[in-house]
Amino acid sequence: MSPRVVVLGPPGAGKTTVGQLLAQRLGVPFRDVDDDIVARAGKAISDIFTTDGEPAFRAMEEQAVADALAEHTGVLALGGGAVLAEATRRRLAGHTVVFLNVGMAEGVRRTGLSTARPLLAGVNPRATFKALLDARLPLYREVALIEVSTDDREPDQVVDAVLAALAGVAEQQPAGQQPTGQQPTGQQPTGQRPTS
Ligand SMILES: Nc1ncnc2c1ncn2[C@@H]1O[C@H](COP(=O)(O)OP(=O)(O)O)[C@@H](O)[C@H]1O
Ligand SMILES: O=C(O)C1=C[C@@H](OP(=O)(O)O)[C@@H](O)[C@H](O)C1
Ligand SMILES: [Mg+2]
Repeated sequence: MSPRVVVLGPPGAGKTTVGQLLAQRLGVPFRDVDDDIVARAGKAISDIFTTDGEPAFRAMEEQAVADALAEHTGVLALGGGAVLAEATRRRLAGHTVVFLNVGMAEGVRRTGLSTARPLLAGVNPRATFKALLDARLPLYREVALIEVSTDDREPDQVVDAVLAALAGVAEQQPAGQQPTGQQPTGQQPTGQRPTS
């Protein structure tokens, strides 16, 4: 079994928000790996970072992503840093991966009021966000089938853009390799595809 769609991208891109809406529109369950980690650890992500450290969080995250990829058949949202693990990027090959992108200004605006993201809690969130984008954009693009910009779209409009982009990819693929089906798609990464 395989998730229908895996959603990834930087913090504030709307993975959790849009992932839920996308699941509703597709009529499938939604799962967020961050929630799995919190449930397993029995504490908030910010507490995991503080008491156990980022490497321990990343190890939990890699295992939680592997389990969710094996178990979940609906829409699966990953945390923004999940792609840092090479093993996770390998596991994502063949899945229908949607990269929700957000620029620095809008990403900082969307995450600014929350204390839930320990990586962005420092003195200069703009610089931190910029460094995070520089390091991760190539990784998101390496594993994604489609890339959708969220900066100037409401969550519902992002869902529309995702569904349109997936339909466009499906048209280009032979029957049996549909990107919103349950089978791996064998797709090319977004680096070779137009963005929406
Ligand atoms: N397209 C959007 N336009 C405006 N606000 C958004 C959009 N997507 C998400 N948000 C808001 O940004 C914040 C972070 O969204 P969230 O779904 O938690 O992002 P992620 O899971 O990617 O970190 C939330 O307050 C959410 O309501
Ligand atoms: O970007 C990151 O490294 C992180 C993003 C968070 O998830 P969201 O991307 O859903 O905010 C969460 O997994 C953790 O705080 C680490
Ligand atoms: Mg999230």
